[in-house]
Amino acid sequence: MAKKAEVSARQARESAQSLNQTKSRASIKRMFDEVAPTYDFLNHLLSLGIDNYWRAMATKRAKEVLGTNRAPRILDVATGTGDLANSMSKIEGAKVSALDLSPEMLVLARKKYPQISFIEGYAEKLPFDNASFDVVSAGFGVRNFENLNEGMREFYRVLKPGGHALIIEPMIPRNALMKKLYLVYFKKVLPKIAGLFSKSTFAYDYLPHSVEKFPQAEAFTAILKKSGFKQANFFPMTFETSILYVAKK
Ligand SMILES: C[S@@+](CC[C@H](N)C(=O)[O-])C[C@H]1O[C@@H](n2cnc3c(N)ncnc32)[C@H](O)[C@@H]1O
Repeated sequence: MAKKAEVSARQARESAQSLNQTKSRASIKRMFDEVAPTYDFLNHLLSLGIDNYWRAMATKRAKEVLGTNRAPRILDVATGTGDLANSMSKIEGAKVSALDLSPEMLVLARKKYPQISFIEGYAEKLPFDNASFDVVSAGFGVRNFENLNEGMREFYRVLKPGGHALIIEPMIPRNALMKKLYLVYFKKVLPKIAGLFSKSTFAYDYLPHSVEKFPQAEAFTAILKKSGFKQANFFPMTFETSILYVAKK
């Protein structure tokens, strides 16, 4: 029995690794459709409630870059259940649109935030005209894009000249001790806790793999610059466990 559980855990880890290599859109969609019912609960539990603080920090930065703009247009990509879109919608005069490829995530988002217009679609081909938005945001989403470069070029395309992309991602701390503690939590503890509540233990095996393999800090700002952004900076948060990227068109 124990052996059987070990084998299926190994199989889950192997497929999490292979999904991380292909990031096939259909598999990513299936995975997020599956985690949708427990996504919010687990998000808050596994981040000890800090995830909302990270979204609030991105919103604060959006307010700063918007300056005196009293009717900003904001797009939240990979919106999931809509928490970052909702946070952005509190900016005075803001008109927020939000997009995700998972219909199940969007069902929840529409229920939670009926004031926001949610659209099903994917980041690599945004259904908007050039230069439509003042801010494009994404919370914990870009790491999952099938084609990151195409996604970032789309963010750039739909932004107005002078507009900003604000992107939050998990970060692997650079401090050696913090990194060790974080990886133990991320790889050993988190998938076990998630397994108690979510149908998809697979998703929580994929999570640490996808974060470890994703370009972070300077490596990601280099991708943003290659996509056309003239400035790209990063701001680590909460002992470097999360990172906010700010890029200007
Ligand atoms: C970890 S969730 C983040 C949700 C939300 N932004 C938040 O702050 O909690 C990642 C989301 O990205 C979406 N996603 C992944 N790849 C995508 C793509 N290529 N285009 C649009 N959405 C995508 C998934 O469906 C999922 O809802």
